[in-house]
Amino acid sequence: MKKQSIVIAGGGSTYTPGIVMMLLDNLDKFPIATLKLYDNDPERQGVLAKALELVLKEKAPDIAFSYTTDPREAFENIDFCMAHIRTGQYRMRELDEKIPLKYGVLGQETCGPGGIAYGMRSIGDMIELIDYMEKYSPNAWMLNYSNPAAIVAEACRVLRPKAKVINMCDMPVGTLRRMSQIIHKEPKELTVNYFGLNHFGWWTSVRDTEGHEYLSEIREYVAEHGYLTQIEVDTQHMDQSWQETHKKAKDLLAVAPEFLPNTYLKYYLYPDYVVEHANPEYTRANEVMAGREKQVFDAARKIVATGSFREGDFHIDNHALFIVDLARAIAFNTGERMLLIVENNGAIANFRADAMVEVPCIVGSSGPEPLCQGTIPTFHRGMMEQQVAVEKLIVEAWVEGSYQKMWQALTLSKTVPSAKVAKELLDELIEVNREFWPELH
Ligand SMILES: NC(=O)c1ccc[n+]([C@@H]2O[C@H](COP(=O)([O-])OP(=O)(O)OC[C@H]3O[C@@H](n4cnc5c(N)ncnc54)[C@H](O)[C@@H]3O)[C@@H](O)[C@H]2O)c1
Ligand SMILES: O=P(O)(O)OC[C@H]1O[C@H](O[C@H]2[C@H](O)[C@@H](O)[C@@H](O)O[C@@H]2CO)[C@H](O)[C@@H](O)[C@@H]1O
Ligand SMILES: [Mn+2]
Repeated sequence: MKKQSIVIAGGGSTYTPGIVMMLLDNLDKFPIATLKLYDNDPERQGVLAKALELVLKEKAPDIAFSYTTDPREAFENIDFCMAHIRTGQYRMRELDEKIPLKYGVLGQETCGPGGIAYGMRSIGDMIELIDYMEKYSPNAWMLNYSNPAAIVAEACRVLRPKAKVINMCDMPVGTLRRMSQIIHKEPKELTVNYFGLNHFGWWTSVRDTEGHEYLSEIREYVAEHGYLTQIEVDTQHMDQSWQETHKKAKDLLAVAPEFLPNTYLKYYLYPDYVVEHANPEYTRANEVMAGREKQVFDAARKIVATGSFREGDFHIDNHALFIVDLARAIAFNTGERMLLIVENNGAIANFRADAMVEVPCIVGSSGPEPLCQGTIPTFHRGMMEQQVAVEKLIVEAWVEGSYQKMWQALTLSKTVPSAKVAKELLDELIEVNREFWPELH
């Protein structure tokens, strides 16, 4: 097996240690020659990198490990870029979440006006990363988690259509893990059908290795409990706000009971409920800064201060497993079936061909091959038509510097009540995002 060379872009991400630990756990299936971290914030990355340097010295001294803010050093001689950057960091996420609430609109990382603002920030930085990769390692693949993945994926389709970039989301594998708990199976024993946009989709089938269909059984459970399970399935997402989101899935199912909903649909189907239950002074960004960010960075500082590492200092989960499985599928042509964000081109038969959709794909060394999901019902299609138009308008607005299209995108979002509110929101979002957005005219 050829040893792989990897750069993690967004080296200072709270998810970097988990991915590195997962890579170390999989060296027999995915051997590594070089591992680099790349970030544009040297202090933030440095804290995690110094700790990971110690971990690697102890657990895998043969891997050449380095960290840098220099694009050439980072992107030269790599097979994969695993990207998870956050343009504007948590400071801007907090504004994305709090500004809409001032107008009675929900504030969320990837949905509604917050997601739209974040999308406008992410596009330029993501295109820059792709260009570095194509310049310094033209044969490499980028596996991208950076959000908002739906808007980033559409920007890649429009601006870099030939680039070897795969946009991905861990939500479906996270929820599948919960489903597997409900029916007492292992996630890897289950095969699903699914259609939608990123953070906006439905499972139409969940089968085991013998072909037994569990959709009805899971639906019965979700109708009562949502995806809330008794077992701790994901230590990073046991916060109260996530528990409520998993529980709320029962109300999503009530609206369209034939398929199992992605939990993010709560922002589109129950925006009033989300606003009523929000605390405008303390949003998810605050919860993450006080929770995951603090835990990960405290653990890193402790490792560096004591010079020693204990198993469990950094934890690994299905988020890390999913990206490592994807890299293995490409490097070693495993043909694994995975949900990825790809251009529709008929995979959802009665939906526009040029939409970036999330569907099951078979992944091998030439990338993902989408599996046809057939036709979808009017309700789901109507919702998706509206949301995909929002995502397309944002990318058009970014490319053209169009104020009008941004206003249209916000107006069209199911989370925003009127063109008037959309305009007020847009004007404030422009003010706080001047450093990151293209100028709109
Ligand atoms: N697709 C998914 O399902 C999924 C799942 C989890 C996280 N994410 C995304 O992963 C990203 C990281 O999340 P986090 O909570 O760990 O954020 P974080 O702020 O801890 O980490 C992001 C890092 O990216 C760096 N960065 C910002 N702009 C950069 C640039 N242009 N070049 C290089 N580095 C840059 C920041 O300095 C920071 O260190 C976010 O975009 C988040 O939404 C996606
Ligand atoms: O609010 P955050 O920063 O804690 O998380 C936001 C991300 O949430 C999703 O990913 C979750 C997933 O839903 C859960 O099941 C588990 O696997 O952890 C994931 C995060 O690691 C979502 O898919 C991401 O796009 C969000 O960024
Ligand atoms: Mn996601």
